[in-house]
Amino acid sequence: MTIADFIIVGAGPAGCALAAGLAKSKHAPQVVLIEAGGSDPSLFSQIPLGLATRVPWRNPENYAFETIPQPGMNNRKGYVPRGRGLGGSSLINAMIYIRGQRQDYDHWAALGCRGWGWADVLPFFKRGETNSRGSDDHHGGDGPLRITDLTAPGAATYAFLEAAKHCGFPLNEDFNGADQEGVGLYQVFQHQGKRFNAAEAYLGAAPYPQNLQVMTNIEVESVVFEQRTAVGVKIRSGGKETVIRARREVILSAGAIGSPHLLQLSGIGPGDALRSHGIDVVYDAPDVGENLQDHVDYTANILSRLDGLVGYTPKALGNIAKAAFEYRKRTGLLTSNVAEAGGFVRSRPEVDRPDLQLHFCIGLVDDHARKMHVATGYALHVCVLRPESRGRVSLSSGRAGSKPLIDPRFFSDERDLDLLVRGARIVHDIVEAPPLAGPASRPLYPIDFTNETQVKQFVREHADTIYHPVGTCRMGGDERSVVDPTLKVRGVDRLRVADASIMPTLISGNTQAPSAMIGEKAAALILDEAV
Ligand SMILES: Cc1cc2nc3c(=O)[nH]c(=O)nc-3n(C[C@H](O)[C@H](O)[C@H](O)COP(=O)(O)OP(=O)(O)OC[C@H]3O[C@@H](n4cnc5c(N)ncnc54)[C@H](O)[C@@H]3O)c2cc1C
Repeated sequence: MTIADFIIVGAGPAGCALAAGLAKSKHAPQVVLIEAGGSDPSLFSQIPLGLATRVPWRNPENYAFETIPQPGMNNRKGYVPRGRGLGGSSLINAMIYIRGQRQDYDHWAALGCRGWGWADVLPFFKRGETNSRGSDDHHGGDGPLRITDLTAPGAATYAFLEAAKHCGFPLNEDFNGADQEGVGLYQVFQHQGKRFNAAEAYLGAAPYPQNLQVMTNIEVESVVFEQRTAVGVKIRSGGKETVIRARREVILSAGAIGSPHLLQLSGIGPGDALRSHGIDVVYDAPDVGENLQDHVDYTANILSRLDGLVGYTPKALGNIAKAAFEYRKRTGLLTSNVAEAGGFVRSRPEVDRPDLQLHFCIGLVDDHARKMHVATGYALHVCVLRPESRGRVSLSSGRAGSKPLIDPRFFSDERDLDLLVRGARIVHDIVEAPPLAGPASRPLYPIDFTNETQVKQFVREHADTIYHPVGTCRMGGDERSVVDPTLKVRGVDRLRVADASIMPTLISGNTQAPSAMIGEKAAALILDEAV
């Protein structure tokens, strides 16, 4: 039986940041980090453009969950890719580095999350980062996460920026600087033309420090309690059940889907629902799994022959083959993160800050690129930055290893649909503007934008997530919240959650950097108590 001071479950950006923060501290506690997936990223994960092969389908690095049928999306099931392995979703994500807006965090503080306002979290963002542009008031210069500009953005990406400018959107060279608003190229989690996943950033290569044990290909089945005190976790290894014990704490960093699922399987969640699956209730916590929020997204897919686009044509596939030679110098098309540019825009002039985000992708992304076309083209995405709809992650069964039920309840609040329809109109204006528009450019699915009913219907029929679920183990100052502002799970002892699931509300942007920040801050909170 293994015994450690701290057991961390899940090695995504949050879990890796937390494990490193604890293990490398001067107290040097014994830390065990347990990850369901493998230790070595595949070549498709390391080569940035390889994400086009990792995201659309189930593979060892992608759980590829789906949602239950969504009434707001004409009863379609949504797709929920989630990363698996050391690095978590940073193994398969689009590498875009965004922190969100300062108001997002000040809102958390106003909701009762003391210590989580912008002034509190900014130092953690800065110290997490080494930006290739150097350090300044907004950026760090010697943190574990390597942030760079893209090596070789394509011509089509610049055409998008021109078209957006033509529509009146200002250029922004730094979305994580003084102001988020505008359009521009994204900075990415890359180093020397390769994806720089969170495990590389925080843990480095094995061998790890002697006080950090990293266990891979092991799924934690449940947290083990003595009365209401978490004393360890149950795993299955080689068909045998084993308990790993924690002297100090167990911390769940299994992500916005994994953490609430594991809590429920361990007896913490809505009592009646747990009992109906044969689970003994340790603590009746009705909000576990509730409050699921995600960036609901609409995609305009445009067939186009602009330079720099990828697709399934002989010429485009030939370009990828050529790019393999260039990649030996760590440049060219293979270093693309697909979503090379984008921006943060207001749906209407009277809103006080951007409420929509754009992602410009250098290939068609029809149904998460699961529908393939013999053509080249691009995809211009728009998503609702601060959705009003709230969903849930719940149990499909009480069996360890069973899949969770994921119900984002997209468009259950009609305001999200109205906002996304406004976004679709903005996207339509941009693709119709020069130099994107042209004779060789046409929508894959034409719609009549003068017909509001048709636009709404189209959005319902095609919208889905852009992969940022959060909120299912909500942090708050109120008694119903799942964790308190020190990330301790209410109602039990020696158990915390530290990952994207604790966000009370979704931040305005991509969620990897904020998740890593949560892991770093969790380490600081735990170490503060150790002194
Ligand atoms: C396709 C895609 C594209 C994205 N693009 C971007 C982007 O460009 N920029 C950005 O900022 N964000 C992006 N994101 C979101 C970002 O990657 C996530 O928000 C972030 O990784 C969340 O970190 P986390 O630590 O909370 O959880 P995760 O990264 O989800 O990690 C959780 C880990 O826990 C493990 N785990 C779960 N259950 C168990 C268990 N029972 N036992 C052991 N281990 C377990 C999982 O295998 C996984 O490795 C994207 C996500 C996806 C899926």
